[in-house]
Amino acid sequence: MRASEAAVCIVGGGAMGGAIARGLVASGTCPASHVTVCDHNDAKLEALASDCAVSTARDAARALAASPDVVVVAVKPQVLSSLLEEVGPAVAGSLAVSIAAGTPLGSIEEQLGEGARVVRVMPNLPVAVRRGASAVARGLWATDDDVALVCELFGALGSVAVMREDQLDAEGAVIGCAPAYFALMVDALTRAGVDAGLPAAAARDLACATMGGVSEMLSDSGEHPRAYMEKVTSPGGTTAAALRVLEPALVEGCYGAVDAALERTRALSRKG
Ligand SMILES: NC(=O)C1=CN([C@@H]2O[C@H](COP(=O)(O)OP(=O)(O)OC[C@H]3O[C@@H](n4cnc5c(N)ncnc54)[C@H](O)[C@@H]3O)[C@@H](O)[C@H]2O)C=CC1
Ligand SMILES: O=C(O)[C@@H]1CCC=N1
Repeated sequence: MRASEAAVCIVGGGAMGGAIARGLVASGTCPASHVTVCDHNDAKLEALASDCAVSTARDAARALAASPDVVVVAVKPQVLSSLLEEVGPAVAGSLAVSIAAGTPLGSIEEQLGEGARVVRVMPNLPVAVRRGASAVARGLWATDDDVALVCELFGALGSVAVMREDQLDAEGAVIGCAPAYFALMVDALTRAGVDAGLPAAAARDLACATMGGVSEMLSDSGEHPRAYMEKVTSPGGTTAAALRVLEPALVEGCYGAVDAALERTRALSRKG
């Protein structure tokens, strides 16, 4: 089945579920009439209906009674199990796509029952503007066609890579969380800029523009980041002085951040 033909139900219309719905419709991958978003929160549903004309429902059980081809489960990991307890039988006939951090395929399959087709995806927030990055891991009973469909859906929202489930957890700790890491960098640079005498709005806008430009140059050229850094770093210049201070703190910070995110992923997984 092609993504354009699939009836997609997204359970949870929050930050990620909403971003996926908006991205799928804006990219023309799914007609709005094929997408339903369920959430208890009326304000989120109203915003989604007005932004991208998807159907909305307060009651997931009712929306799932229509037997959608794909159910994207986009609720917090802490409520996934109770949601599946409630609507599991209705999901079991569809291709279930879980984006929950740390909830293993095995525990979802166990709840849905033998033969349930489940795929785990770890996307990130820029799927909302179709410049996201998603890792995909296949469940025991998911077919090649299921994985191809999920790759088409999330490929319309940015880059996609298929990997093993244990790699997906690492990808989540690095790439799933990275939009927050990068936003923190913009915020930190803005604050340092203000401290150095720049207007806050200008510092923020210029930092954002630069982040976008660096991303485009690195992606287009495939150049190693360190080779790129050399082009900015004159011998005895200002960047060299800055990097001497920033590099050790940032490198240690990144290792520590990813370790902490992985530890939390494991804790969520044990709770599931
Ligand atoms: N926020 C992010 O950047 C990323 C989040 N994720 C995963 O996505 C999932 C959702 O996270 P967020 O969107 O950040 O959370 P969120 O809190 O923004 O959205 C979750 C939504 O689910 C709704 N909900 C809860 N129970 C429900 C039910 N029984 N029926 C219908 N709707 C229900 C809530 O009202 C809420 O709007 C999590 O499992 C998280 O691990 C994965 C990658 C990135
Ligand atoms: O913080 C979280 O739990 C989610 C998972 C990956 C990014 N955000």
